[in-house]
Amino acid sequence: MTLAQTQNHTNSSNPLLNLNYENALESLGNDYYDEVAAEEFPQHILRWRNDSLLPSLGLDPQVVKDEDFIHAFGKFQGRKPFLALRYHGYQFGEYNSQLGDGRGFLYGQIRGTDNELYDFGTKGSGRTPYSRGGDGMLTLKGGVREVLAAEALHRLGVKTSRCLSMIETGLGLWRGDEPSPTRSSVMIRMSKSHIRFGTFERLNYLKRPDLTQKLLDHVINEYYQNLKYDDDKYALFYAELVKRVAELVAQWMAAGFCHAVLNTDNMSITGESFDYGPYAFIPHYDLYFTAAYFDYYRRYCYGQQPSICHLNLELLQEPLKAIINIHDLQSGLSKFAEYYRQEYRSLMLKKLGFEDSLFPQADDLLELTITFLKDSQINYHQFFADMARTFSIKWRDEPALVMNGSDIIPTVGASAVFDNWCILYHQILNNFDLEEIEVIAKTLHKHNPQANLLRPVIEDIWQPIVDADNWQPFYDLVGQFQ
Ligand SMILES: Nc1ncnc2c1ncn2[C@@H]1O[C@H](COP(=O)(O)OP(=O)(O)OP(=O)(O)O)[C@@H](O)[C@H]1O
Ligand SMILES: [Mg+2]
Repeated sequence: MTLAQTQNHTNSSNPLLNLNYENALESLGNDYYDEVAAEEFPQHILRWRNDSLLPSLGLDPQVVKDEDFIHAFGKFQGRKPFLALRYHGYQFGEYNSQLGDGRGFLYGQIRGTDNELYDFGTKGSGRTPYSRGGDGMLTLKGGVREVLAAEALHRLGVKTSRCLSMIETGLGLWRGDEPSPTRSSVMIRMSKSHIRFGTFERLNYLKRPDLTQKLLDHVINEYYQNLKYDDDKYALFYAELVKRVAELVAQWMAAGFCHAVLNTDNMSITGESFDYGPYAFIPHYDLYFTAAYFDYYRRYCYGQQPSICHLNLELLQEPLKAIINIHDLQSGLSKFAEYYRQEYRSLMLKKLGFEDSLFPQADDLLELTITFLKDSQINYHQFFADMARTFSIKWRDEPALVMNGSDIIPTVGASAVFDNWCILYHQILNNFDLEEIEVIAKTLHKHNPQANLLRPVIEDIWQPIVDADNWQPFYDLVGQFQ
């Protein structure tokens, strides 16, 4: 594109700017945010546009040009106000009252074709009153990692925010955990809401039950719409949030995902997963696997995620107590473990091929699978991917044929547990008819993608970007999750 074309590009012809933006959060008043300006970047190279999301906004990907993304989501022309949202949070157990959007803002809110309200939020768009010592920026690798995590988790059935675009912005950033200077990016994240547990914690800290009430009403009206006319809506809201969060953690656990920074400012009030910083997928089943190098005490390790989310829900009771009866809050939280157990069981059985988990040996199979994964330390993702890839009706003939053709089973060696697992799986299959076996094959493929996002896989797509600005491996990998 020439410079003249750039200047001629008018906002009115940009479908991304012509969306019907709503001001739901802005209309709550300026106790909840600060109006901020976006950084002016030296360069704008569109590296990622998530065309799969556009139809859900009522947009045809064919009519949205790359320049439209750049003007709206890189140059930030044609829209305002931009709102840096205020929040606090418990970070690694310590209350922090100095938080808020330090490198992002709420760009706008859009009603999707499903009639739900969605946020467009930025990450890496410059300094705000909450940046503290930070530069307000996002590294290019950080952007690449967040795009990948969101798409992979979405593919794995996790309720997650998605990235709508990522634009390289031409700055050199200094970071302790990347060779520096390192390249920069700005991302647009589409999510159910950027209201966090910490948004409520701040209002409690300020002793403003009136603002808590107003925000809670807004949350229920927009994100718990089925409850808004119920006399008991506040108690029911918390009970529903507990359910959503318990199910979300179960989704992470089944996906083999370790979020790494489960501070209360990274917990969405809608129960959706977001903020993919130092996350990692587990290489093998290990409850102590810890993703963030700075998590010295393994506070947010893989196996701690359910109890940490339970704790975060308990901490949220403090601000909610201003509105909701403590007995209702306690009763809501008491169901967490059961919701978690049910969802985890159901998701793992789906990974094992069974949409319907009512068959008699289901719990034995689940238990034996976990024992095998733990004892063998086999690649967690590859195991399920190989199940899907090698599945055959012949597995009904004899146990020795189960997982025949898998690349990784021979490398872990024969074991009594694996032999027992094959025998059990073979027996179970013999209780299903041909039609049901076809459903099992489909279920295995649906829940177990062939690609995974282990750290070496991410490094393998990052290196060509560093060495030769070659983005093809990145696009190929994201494509496998879409
Ligand atoms: N480079 C930075 N400059 C300024 N503030 C930052 C920077 N990195 C993080 N912060 C702020 O530090 C806090 C904790 O960061 P955290 O990594 O959890 O969130 P984030 O990744 O920046 O954003 P989000 O939670 O919206 O995904 C947030 O308030 C964030 O805005
Ligand atoms: Mg965060």
